[in-house]
Amino acid sequence: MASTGWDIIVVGAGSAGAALAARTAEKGARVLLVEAGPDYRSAEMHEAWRSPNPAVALLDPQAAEGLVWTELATARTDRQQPGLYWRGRGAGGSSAINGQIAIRPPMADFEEWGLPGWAPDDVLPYFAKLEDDAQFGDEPYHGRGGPTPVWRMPRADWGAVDTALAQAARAAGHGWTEDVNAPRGSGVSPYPINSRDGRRVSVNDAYLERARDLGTLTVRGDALVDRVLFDGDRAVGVRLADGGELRAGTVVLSAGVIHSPAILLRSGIGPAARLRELGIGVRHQLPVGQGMQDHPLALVAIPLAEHARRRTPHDRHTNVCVRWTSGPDAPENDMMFVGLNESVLAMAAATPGLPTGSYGVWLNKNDSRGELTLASADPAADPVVRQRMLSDPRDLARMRAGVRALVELALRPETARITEGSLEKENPALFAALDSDAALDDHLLATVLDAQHGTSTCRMGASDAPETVVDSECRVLGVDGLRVVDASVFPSVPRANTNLATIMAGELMADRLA
Ligand SMILES: Cc1cc2nc3c(=O)[nH]c(=O)nc-3n(C[C@H](O)[C@H](O)[C@H](O)COP(=O)(O)OP(=O)(O)OC[C@H]3O[C@@H](n4cnc5c(N)ncnc54)[C@H](O)[C@@H]3O)c2cc1C
Repeated sequence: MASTGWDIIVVGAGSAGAALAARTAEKGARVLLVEAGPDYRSAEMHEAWRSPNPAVALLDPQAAEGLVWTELATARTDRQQPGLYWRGRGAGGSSAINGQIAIRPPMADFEEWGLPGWAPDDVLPYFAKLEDDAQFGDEPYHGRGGPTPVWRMPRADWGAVDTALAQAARAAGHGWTEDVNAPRGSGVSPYPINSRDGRRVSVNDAYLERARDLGTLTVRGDALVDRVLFDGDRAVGVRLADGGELRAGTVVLSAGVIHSPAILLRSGIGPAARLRELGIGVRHQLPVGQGMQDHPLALVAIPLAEHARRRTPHDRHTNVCVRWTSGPDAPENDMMFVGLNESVLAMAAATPGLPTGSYGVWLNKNDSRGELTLASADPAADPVVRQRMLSDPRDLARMRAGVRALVELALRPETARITEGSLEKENPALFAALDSDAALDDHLLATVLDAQHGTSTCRMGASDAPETVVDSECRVLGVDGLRVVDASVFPSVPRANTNLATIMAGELMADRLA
């Protein structure tokens, strides 16, 4: 049965979709937010998700039930078998299950995108609008009173790994930056956190909760969108997996890096040959699903001395990062070191409770790109994802140098103070490969992880560029009334964890839509 009466249908209640839906509803548009996972009020969130340590809930099957896409797998490199790729489901999307790290990309990312309406002067007001920054809110490029609280852990409360990483990196010559979210923030910094009183604030809490009483916003959970409905070349609504149809003047896909492209593909928008193989009629040929990026991540495990171990399961997993540049010819801030008081960043491989922390290094800037295709036209089947990380030799070379620099930090006296036992014994395969480029490449290709920062499967760009799926207004090329607004439109992965940039995109596009 067809339902009508909305101006905008937003598909996906995650970081971008919740911000976009709430803000457009505030401006008076009648908005229907359709979410595959459960809808729930802030007060109903399982308490485990409020923990400062995301592993507490992610590894608790009861808390995670329904809120994670459990069948979704990606192959990180062509050498690896597919493994679970974490994505959030339900009100709040991935913001409800993520690590609560609230870091902005440096403005160089937006300069490099070179897109009209996305220059630093365009995006900065929205980064400011989305936040309530406890420390730096009065700076002109920051904000106070916005929906997302941002703060930094006082140094006295850092974990032992945080302190050791900061000291080791400082001793190795990296500068100190109190505010990594300043427009050109670089160096050793406290990792900003989005929580209030130590409790997670997702976009469900920050945006949807207060917009639910407006009368203009309807949230419909447990509604899996199959495809977009068209009248000629104009999008007029969506069809649900159960056959229901919902109609509106504008359709916005905010289903995230994996599922926005999947919906486009099922709607006949994508690489024509592959669509035909699946029996899907081709509406418009576009490079949907091509170009995926994430941050390839390598870890060095650190066996922790008794005094350096976490005190409670809720200890924050990370409080420090080091954004740095790998060399004079490298792109600025192309690298990131992170410290983990407990080895949980690679959530899929997390082993909570072990007396082990880690240092990690990831490539903030990548040349490698992956691809996503449909396994079938069935909306319940997750796509096939090959991330192809480190497939570009330039990435492999920088990762090799990065992991060697990471091991040097781990061998410094500042780290030795928190270490008990042999680093080499804790990381035998890595140490065996360290001295040979070929062996290290093999090791990295076999073991590299992602940082759960997927982007760029529906790339935004110039209308005549071959890689473009949406223009700088987030409109899908070749059709009317259909936009994509989420992390999938980023032309490349930003030089930071991706949540704040994605919320920013929702805020910015709300002003352009309503
Ligand atoms: C485990 C984890 C840890 C992370 N940690 C951090 C961190 O600490 N800091 C940081 O900055 N970033 C982090 N990230 C990344 C960040 O959270 C994401 O980049 C961001 O939330 C993506 O927002 P989005 O709007 O693109 O998609 P999402 O927030 O994933 O939202 C997409 C929504 O669409 C829904 N959906 C999908 N398909 C359909 C369909 N067919 N029909 C209806 N609805 C659908 C999904 O259920 C989901 O709710 C993490 C991510 C994960 C998964």
